[in-house]
Amino acid sequence: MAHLVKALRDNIVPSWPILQGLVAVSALSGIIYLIALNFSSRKKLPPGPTGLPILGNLLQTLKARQKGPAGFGFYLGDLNRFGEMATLRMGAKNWVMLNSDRVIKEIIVNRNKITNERSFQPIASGVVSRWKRTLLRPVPDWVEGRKAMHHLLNGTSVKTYGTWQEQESALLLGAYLDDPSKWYAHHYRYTVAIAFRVVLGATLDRSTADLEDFRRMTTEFVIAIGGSAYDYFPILTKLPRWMQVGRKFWEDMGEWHYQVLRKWWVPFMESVNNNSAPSSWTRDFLVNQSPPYMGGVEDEAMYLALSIVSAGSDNTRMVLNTWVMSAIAYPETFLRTREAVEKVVGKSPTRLPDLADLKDASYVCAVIKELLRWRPPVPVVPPHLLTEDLEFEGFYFPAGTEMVINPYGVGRRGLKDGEDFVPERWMNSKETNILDGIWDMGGGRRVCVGYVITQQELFLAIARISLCFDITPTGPFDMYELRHDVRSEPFPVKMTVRSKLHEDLIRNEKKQVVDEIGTGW
Ligand code: HEM
Repeated sequence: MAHLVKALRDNIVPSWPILQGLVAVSALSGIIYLIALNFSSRKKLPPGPTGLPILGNLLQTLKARQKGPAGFGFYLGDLNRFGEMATLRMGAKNWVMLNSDRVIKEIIVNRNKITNERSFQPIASGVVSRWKRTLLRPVPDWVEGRKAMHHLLNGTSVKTYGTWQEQESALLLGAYLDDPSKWYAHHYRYTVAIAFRVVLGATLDRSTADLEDFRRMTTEFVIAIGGSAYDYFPILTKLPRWMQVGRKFWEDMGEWHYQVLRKWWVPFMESVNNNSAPSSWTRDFLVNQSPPYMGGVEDEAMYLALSIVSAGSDNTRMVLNTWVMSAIAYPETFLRTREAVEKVVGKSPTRLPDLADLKDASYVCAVIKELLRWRPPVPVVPPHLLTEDLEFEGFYFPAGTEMVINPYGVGRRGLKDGEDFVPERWMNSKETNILDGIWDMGGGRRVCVGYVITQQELFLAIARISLCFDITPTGPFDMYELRHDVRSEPFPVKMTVRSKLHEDLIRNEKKQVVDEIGTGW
């Protein structure tokens, strides 16, 4: 098994969980009664694709998931043919895929009291996350952390973070200048540096190897969500341990994640204990508050703080890489983005765009929304579990049904040109509202806490890079092959600074930042 875990770490192998699921599921006939359960409820649920006995649509969905934006995106978008809602029978669970803005508002937002619970996932939430990752926690364990996060990411503090984001984006441009071939790695350092500073108050001082481990941990966690047969048939976890085929794989993963988190957390706690840690939400609120967060259990604070860093860095990094793909696939759109920025800062710029320009350069905001629509970084929002029976528009959803926001479905609904990258479709005076018409960041009480930060950091990176650099492909590429899980360059791109003027501007800005914060990257 160890070599399989290593194989996964070295070169993420998404098919392994499926194989493991097949073995476990085919070994167990005792779950037949679940089929009857599903068939009886299915009659009252919205229609959906035909599935297999026992497994329902599980295999076809997981197979599609392996295929990335081309396969999974198409599969999820195609669910629109069943209407605004489509049912997928995922083993013992029923997923109702929400394919339109309207039904998401009705079910997830307007009925949030009964749709904010999480599905029981003994592997992704339990074994891999020790029941402590906020994203998947059941409501009783989740509420305290959610309240705490509001202190971190409320309106006033987000303004402070804007200054840090401007500083880090100047360092990002500097890294583009110094080592353009590592553009994708710079994206990740940029997004982690921001989340790290927001959460732990310090500038990022981690090695490339540490960053790589952290990124892999996040990627593995994302794969674990909905990646294990046990999460679709939780009853299997009641079997004797020796019968739980493949469980060790997830246990090893959970243990490794814990070790990665400790490696990031221990130096922070040492700095708290020797009074050298700068003021931060984690130091002042999670660790030193009275009464202490979660009774002072250190792992609670560690998982909450570093879950925010993990959630806050990986999705935004993926969006930045997707933007680079859009720049080479749609060069004329890239140039329009640059024009929108130059309208604000001038063609011979004397300054970089900053957050005060967000409204004036609102085309960049439309680009961000289109990126989220075109290639949702979270193709399936973790299911929101219904806690009471619900009758809605002629359908009957029993408690326990899982309501799933389908960003691909919403983003392609009713569009003939849904596969094209067209930011103009968002220029409707609401383009600066990142949540309007976009459901990538979920909704209701579980909505992503980091959406303002997300918009700000994407705005700064996109506006500044498009102003200062040309982006050209250096080989063949496929606009569906984003390869978010690889360590090397995901697709062949050359970044070239546009002129000496742009280079001087960047060097100047970078120097100012380094003088201000005493460090750079
Ligand atoms: C493109 C960027 C991002 C995407 C697509 C994204 C997506 C999501 C989604 C889908 C959820 C679950 C929502 C639901 O269940 O309805 C979520 C939750 C969360 N996000 Fe984000 N996110 C992004 C950026 C960020 C950033 C920048 C941060 C923090 C700095 C962040 C922190 C979190 C946290 C902590 C949660 C869990 C909230 C909770 O447990 O209540 N995310 N995000």
